Amino acid sequence: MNAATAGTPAITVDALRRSYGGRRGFEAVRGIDFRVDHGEVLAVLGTNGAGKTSAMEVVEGVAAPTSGRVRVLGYDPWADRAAARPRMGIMLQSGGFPSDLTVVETARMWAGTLSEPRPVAEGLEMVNLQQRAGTPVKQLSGGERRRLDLALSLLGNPEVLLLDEPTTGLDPESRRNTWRLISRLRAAGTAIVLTMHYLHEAEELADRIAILHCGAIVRSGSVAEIVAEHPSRITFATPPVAIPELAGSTVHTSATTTTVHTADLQGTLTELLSWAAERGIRLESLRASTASLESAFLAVAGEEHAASAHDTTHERSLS
Ligand SMILES: Nc1ncnc2c1ncn2[C@@H]1O[C@H](COP(=O)(O)OP(=O)(O)OP(=O)(O)O)[C@@H](O)[C@H]1O
Repeated sequence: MNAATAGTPAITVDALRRSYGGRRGFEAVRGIDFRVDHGEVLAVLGTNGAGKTSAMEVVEGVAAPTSGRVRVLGYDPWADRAAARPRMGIMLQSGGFPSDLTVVETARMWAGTLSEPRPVAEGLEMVNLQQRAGTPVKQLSGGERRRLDLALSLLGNPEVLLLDEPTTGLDPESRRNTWRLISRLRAAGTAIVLTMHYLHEAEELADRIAILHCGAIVRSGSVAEIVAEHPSRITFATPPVAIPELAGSTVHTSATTTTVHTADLQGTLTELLSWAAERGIRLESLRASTASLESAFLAVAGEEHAASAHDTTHERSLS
């Protein structure tokens, strides 16, 4: 961070829209807003085709927005690419560098395009590839290539780091090393945006999460904030008698399973179990679970699905 950037957000995205095939074409990004501060990690999650890549390409400066405003370190990454790009590190899903070169040759070639690169050896060490420096890139495993991609994105000492699925294909140890590296970079003030599919990883790494669905951000905030918006769940095999009203809960009953959603798991469970005990009813296959990022994500991803399933389940709002 330098004096000019201190106190300003590293990335701001306001009302970003992106369409393919002109304004009347397909709108992949439908008016999204987010900001990332220095020393902060934002994870962008989404279903396949949600618009993550389409949005990130605008932040990277490789595509123009159809409308809206994006600033990276105060610059328009598309119009002021020459100013913004040297201070950004970008790791795409596939690096696409010539594979006849060795690891160290590739890193040197990349460093040669940068104005103030960190030493190549240091970059390779950051991702534990120093032992593979003399190996031709084409002989690297998929995970090693991924780590080389990451090393290249770090060679320019970026203030803003954009990583597209950085741990895909990595073994558990390399994955943990990458997590530690991301944490160190964050602590050093780097603003980091991760796009990813692994929810567990997003929970581990990100300060904030944005869930993208059909081109819009449908949930955002810390994991705790996102989870708090989602109810806990109780399920059991549907008993032969009607379920009573449970305060503040929603009950879905199918022929086989009853599902109760509630914001007060303990209160609702107590009420339900007292009701069952008084009548001598045994609730078979009883399960209670608090909301998690995964259930919040699945709820978003499954909303359309759930809407169409309403025909086959009986829903009662019992608040
Ligand atoms: N060049 C293109 N022309 C037309 N439509 C496109 C183009 N690129 C992407 N799309 C469409 O835009 C939507 C968003 O795609 P995008 O690649 O941004 O999603 P994503 O969230 O990155 O998906 P994934 O997780 O599968 O990588 C999809 O419906 C996709 O088919």
